[in-house]
Amino acid sequence: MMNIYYDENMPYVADFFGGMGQLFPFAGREVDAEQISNADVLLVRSITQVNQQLLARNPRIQFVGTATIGVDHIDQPYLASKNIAFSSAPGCNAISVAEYVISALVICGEKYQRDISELSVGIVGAGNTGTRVSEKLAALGIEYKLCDPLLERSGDERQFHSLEDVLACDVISLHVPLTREGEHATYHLLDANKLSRLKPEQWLFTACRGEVIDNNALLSMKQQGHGLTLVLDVWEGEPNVLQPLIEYTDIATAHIAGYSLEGKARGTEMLYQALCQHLEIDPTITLDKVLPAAEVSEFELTSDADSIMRNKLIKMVYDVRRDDAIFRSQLNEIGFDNIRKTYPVRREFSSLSIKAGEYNASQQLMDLGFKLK
Ligand SMILES: NC(=O)c1ccc[n+]([C@@H]2O[C@H](COP(=O)([O-])OP(=O)(O)OC[C@H]3O[C@@H](n4cnc5c(N)ncnc54)[C@H](O)[C@@H]3O)[C@@H](O)[C@H]2O)c1
Ligand SMILES: O=C(O)[C@H](O)[C@H](O)COP(=O)(O)O
Repeated sequence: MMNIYYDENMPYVADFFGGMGQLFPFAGREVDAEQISNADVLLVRSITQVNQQLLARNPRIQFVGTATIGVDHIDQPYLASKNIAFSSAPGCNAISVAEYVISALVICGEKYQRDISELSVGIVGAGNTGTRVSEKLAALGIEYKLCDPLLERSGDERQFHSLEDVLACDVISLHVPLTREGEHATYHLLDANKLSRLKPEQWLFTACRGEVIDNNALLSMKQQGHGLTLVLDVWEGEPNVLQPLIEYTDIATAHIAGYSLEGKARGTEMLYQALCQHLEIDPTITLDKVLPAAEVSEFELTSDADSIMRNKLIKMVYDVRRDDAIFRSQLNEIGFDNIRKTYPVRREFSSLSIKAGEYNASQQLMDLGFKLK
């Protein structure tokens, strides 16, 4: 029987992996080489550094999986050198990240009384999350520009723009991985110099990795009175946040943009499928058998769905102000990791079916991800 060690914050592990071996949960930030020395399979989240040091005492490990999109916590060359199979969960929580961005856009639009359909959005990084954001922006009729030199070079046929052009949009949304080497390294992509070129009326959103923005440079710019609107889900040096920066943000959250229940559960499901493939067995469990119905799963229109109704529906499923309030009130009480650990259930737009009857539900709602009944 295999020993499967998994991060305690990974949902539905018993449902997916229960039949494949003995299950042992661990705390992602505290786990050490001794604790996992007899693991055959190791399933982690982004807070566990998987490297030679962690695996040093384990002679039998054959599979490492991370239920995340980001892989900057994994020493992949080391795993390859030891012939240890590896899988991440590309795209698992991309819809969740996109819905975070859309909710934040609606909230900032209401706060500053801006018609969001008149804004331009610059998306830096046009992979899974950036693409999902662009699809939802297109549904809202919002103009967007993509910057992704790597995809552009690889022959992706979408229209791409320079970083400079994209950073000049009304709203900037960052969706790059954290990389520290190479021509397109993203560590401090927004450094003091690039930040200083932003205009006070721009909005800057980030839900990728904290280190992509130089947080100290951002803080000193805000302390000097720069008006930039800030939506920060990720922070340099998590779980230690540069606390003075929080008061300058419009929305601040604890790295939960990808934390819809569907997003987290998809991560577990993708690792289950990858392990099945590694073991050459057929997967038998699917997400639809595991996910519960949403608390509110149906909404009946009693008038045509206009933009006011659309915004109400977006906020009904996910209002990012809830997570902002939790962050501001709980950070010093329970800490960054515990906010994430105790994250309340959040569902994706697709969990809500709109019953339109004689009214016009509009294609826009469907394109945003809601279901039409
Ligand atoms: N906050 C959260 O909860 C959350 C959730 C999911 C992902 N993430 C983070 O977001 C990152 C992006 O996720 P994804 O699913 O879109 O990843 P992805 O790999 O699908 O896409 C990232 C894209 O960024 C591009 N890129 C790399 N360097 C670039 C640069 N210098 N300039 C412009 N583009 C560049 C790549 O070519 C790629 O297309 C992940 O690596 C992860 O770190 C955070
Ligand atoms: O990379 C990702 O997929 C996201 O950042 C994800 O939300 C990380 O979540 P964690 O593993 O830290 O719980």
